[in-house]
Amino acid sequence: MKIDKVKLERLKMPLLSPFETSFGTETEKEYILVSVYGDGHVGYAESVAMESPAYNEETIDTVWHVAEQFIIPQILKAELESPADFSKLFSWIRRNNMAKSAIEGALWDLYAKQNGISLSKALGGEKEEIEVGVSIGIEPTVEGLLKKVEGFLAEGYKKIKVKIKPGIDVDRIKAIRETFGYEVPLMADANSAYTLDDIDTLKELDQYGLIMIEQPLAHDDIVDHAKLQRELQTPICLDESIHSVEDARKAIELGSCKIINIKVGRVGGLTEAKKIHDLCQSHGIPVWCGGMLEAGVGRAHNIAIASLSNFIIPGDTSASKRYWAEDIVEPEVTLSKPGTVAVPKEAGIGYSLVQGKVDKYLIDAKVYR
Ligand SMILES: O=C(O)CCC(=O)C1=CC=C[C@@H](O)[C@@H]1C(=O)O
Ligand SMILES: [Mg+2]
Repeated sequence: MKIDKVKLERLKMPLLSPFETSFGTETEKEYILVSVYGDGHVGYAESVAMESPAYNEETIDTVWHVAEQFIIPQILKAELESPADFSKLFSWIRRNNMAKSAIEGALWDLYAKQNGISLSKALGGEKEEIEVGVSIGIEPTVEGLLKKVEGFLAEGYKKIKVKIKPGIDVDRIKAIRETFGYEVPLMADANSAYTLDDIDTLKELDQYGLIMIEQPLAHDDIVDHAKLQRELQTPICLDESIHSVEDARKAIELGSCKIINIKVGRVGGLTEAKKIHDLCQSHGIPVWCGGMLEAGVGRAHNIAIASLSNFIIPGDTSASKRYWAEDIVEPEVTLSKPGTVAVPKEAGIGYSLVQGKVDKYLIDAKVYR
């Protein structure tokens, strides 16, 4: 694969409604759209880093910097056999996984387009459709939360994920169970808001039959999570703590979790995501695809990776209209039937960019040759 040109574009899109987690509130989303050009095709990817280093240590600016200074110059000189070689080429760069993933993802889309196959197929995906869930932020009121849950259940979403933090946890879960019953596939995501001192609260959640609790303890911990998992019936799912297949191996060996949330950006790209998927599969650990409030291109990548067979649990791969009044891709990501998204069969990501919409939200751009 010979790359002729790389383009970075910074976009800012308003979210339909604010999204609050234990670490902050988002009202709009800024992200970098990457385009790589080669052999008459263009591959696209979206960086999922946020404006501030609150979810992880990266930001939009660090992604731009690392891509511009270190990754793009080397990519323009390299001859890659396949995007699977990318991680070896850039193993000298420590971490900066979201920066690596943004470029690597665009190379995967380009590779799939050059070979006339879907990104799903290029990655070894088997499913023609994926079941999807939805993530709900910390709503200002219980009534507001219940209203949102009701709406998403009506759309058929197959998993409801609710953000929690100390003081806004058991009451919310209890209210959902009392209103909608125990049949609803329900989980909580704490984004590292608790410590082992909160074990009584976390144990209280056991009675509500959650399918999992996501990242209850520190973002860089796997030891205390193992202690906690021994005390809880509810499976622990790790998100922030897993950056690589090696992290996943250690967490599985320690018993720190029973489920892993794979976010392509967090783990440095699709190749590493697939390795984690395969490792988990061989250990009987189900995985699901997390989200980072992606717009269409990032969503398309998530759909492709979620088509692999061990993505057993519905991911946060909801439809475009979950977050956006309008998306920058055509067609928008929609539910093909309730709670289900069809995996595109067209070459590459299977969604096209709508140039007018990219231009509408564009705040910066640069081309590298
Ligand atoms: O729908 C999505 O894209 C998932 C949203 C979501 O839950 C998250 C997005 C970004 C950072 C976190 O708050 C979080 C998560 O931890 O999974
Ligand atoms: Mg999470």
